[in-house]
Parts: sequence; structure tokens; C-alpha cells
Amino acid sequence: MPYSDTLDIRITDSSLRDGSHAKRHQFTAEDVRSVVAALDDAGVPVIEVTHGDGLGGSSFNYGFSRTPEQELIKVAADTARRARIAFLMLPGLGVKDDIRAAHGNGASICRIATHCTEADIAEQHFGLARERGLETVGFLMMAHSTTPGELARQGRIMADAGCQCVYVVDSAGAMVMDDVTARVEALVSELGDDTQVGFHGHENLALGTGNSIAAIKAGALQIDGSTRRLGAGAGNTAVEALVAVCAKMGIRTGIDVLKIIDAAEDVVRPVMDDECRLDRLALLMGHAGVYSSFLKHAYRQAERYGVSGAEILLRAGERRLVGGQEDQLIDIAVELAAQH
Ligand SMILES: CC[C@H](O)CC(=O)C(=O)O
Ligand SMILES: [Mn+2]
Repeated sequence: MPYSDTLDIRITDSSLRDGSHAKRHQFTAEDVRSVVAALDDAGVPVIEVTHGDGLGGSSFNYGFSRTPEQELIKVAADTARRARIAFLMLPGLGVKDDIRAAHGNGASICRIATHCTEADIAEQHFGLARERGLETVGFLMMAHSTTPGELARQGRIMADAGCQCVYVVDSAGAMVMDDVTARVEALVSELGDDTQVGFHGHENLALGTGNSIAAIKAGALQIDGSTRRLGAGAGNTAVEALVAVCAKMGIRTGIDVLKIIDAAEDVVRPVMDDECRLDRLALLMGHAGVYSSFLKHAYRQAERYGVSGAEILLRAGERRLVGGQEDQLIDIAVELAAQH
């Protein structure tokens, strides 16, 4: 079943949200204006804008935003002519009033993220979003760390709470194609036709595009990416590459291949501090199953305590740290410093 009469899948560009991690949350209103204008012109149907850790993420633990995210959401909504603006929130970090404010500022898609075994903490937020007429998406993060069956059970909790599309989120970029297929198929079979399934990939094993195609073949109708891979870790699936591959495969995305390639080079790259690279630490994240947004934190603590960033990440993987435990990287660095 296609996404709609005109699209086989719907792509959400996350460069102004997941890319916030790579920018250490320093986006300006002008960055958002220029990127949204270019993506909108290329036909990207959904653009996500928020602090990297979602509404309310601007904090000591995650890193303070340069520009208040509600202001960025408003700029995005005022700039987009066709694209819809989405925001992300993690229950507890963001609160219900943040959802109301984002809606008031022009966003129309509410994406709620939980660890992959904790969907129940999002029930009231899905309820509020649906009451307000927002479209809803659920993000089951670190999906590599649980079984397809458990993921399907968690997806059912989200769907029953009002979620209209449940995402398999490969937060650590740790999945290979068969892992994606098994998880997407389990969710599709649990949720049936009433609730869609999505996939959000990271490039830590260089499999973002391949994994996204595996997800589409298994029945996913919504796929995330970031133009120029602007995202945490080695970045997200490159939207321009995914669009080009889909065009070759006859999968309709509604995005103009040449325009999105130009947007990546001429508009998004100049906004980035650096390319999102598949370097030693990023690859280790995929290998050890570490949350992609820990990358900049690992660099910072390695430098601060004079220890190896690679060792910090390997220990984080052994401890199976989850989002929100960024401060544990400090503990690990202190421990390593004491041992050396
Ligand atoms: C909210 C934190 C995180 O960056 C969400 C996400 O994109 C992921 O888990 O990959
Ligand atoms: Mn991500």
C-alpha cells in the first residue's frame, strides 16, 4: 500500500533537529530560514525542527540552545510554503505546555520519543496531541537493543494511545539490513493498516540508505533522513542519496533529485560546522551500539579528562547506556583517568 495517491513513502528531513546535535545546538534563525526554504523548494514534505534532544532539551546535561527552539519552529513554519513542520519531544524533558506552544507556533506533526521498552510514558502526550488535531509519530529509540516481538508490543502501546506512525529508530546506527527488516515486519504485522510504520537511520555502519530501503521493502511508509547527513554520530541517512536511490527504484518521494542535491551542497553544507564523518568514534558507536548523540559528549569528556574517546564509547556500549545518561560519560572518563 503506498503512502498516498502521489507518494509511495513520505520522507521527513531531520537535519534541523538531529543535526542540532552535530551543531551543538547552535542553530540560528537564519540557518533555519535558509534550510527550510531550500528543502521546501525541493519538495521535502516534512521538516523537523527542535533542539537535538527535543522540546525542553536545552539544558546543562544536553547542551544549551543558541536560539530558543520555539522561535526556530516559528521561523520554520513561517518560511515553509508546502512542507509541514514537525517537532520532537521526549516525555519528561519536554512537557505538555511545550507541545501546545509548538502547535501555536505553526508545527503540525508531533513526534514523541521514548526508549524502545518504555512506550507507556508517552500515552498522555499522544492523547493531548490528538486532541489538538496534531498528526502523531512515535519514536522507539535504540531499537537494536530489543527484540522484534518486544518492539511490536511497545508499538501497540503507542498506537493504542493515539500514535499514527510508529518508528523503528536505529539511534546507535547499529543495525544491519536483516535487523531492520525483522523489526519493521514485526510492527507492520502488529499494527495492520490502521497505524503506519517508519524508520530512522544513522550512518555509523554506513548503512543508512540500505537500511532505509530494507525498511521500505518491509512495509515502512515514513522514512527519516537528513540532507548532507546533518545528524548525530556519522549523521543520518542522506536525504539526497535516498531520493536518488528511490528515483532509480521507482519509489515516489515527491522530492526533486537535482534540487535536493543542490540544497545539500549550496545551502545545508554552509550551515554545518563540519561534515558528519564516519570516523573512528562514529564507527565505534555503530559497532558497540552507542546512542549517536553521545558523540560530541564523548569528545568533550575525553579532552577534559585526557582519556580515550574510543574507550569511553566502548564502556558506554558495555553498560548499555540510554538517552538521558550523557552524564555517565563523565563517570566513565573519571574512571578511565583514575585507571591510567
Ligand atoms: C531525542 C534524542 C535522539 O536524538 C532521537 C533520535 O534521533 C535517535 O534516537 O536517533
Ligand atoms: Mn537520530
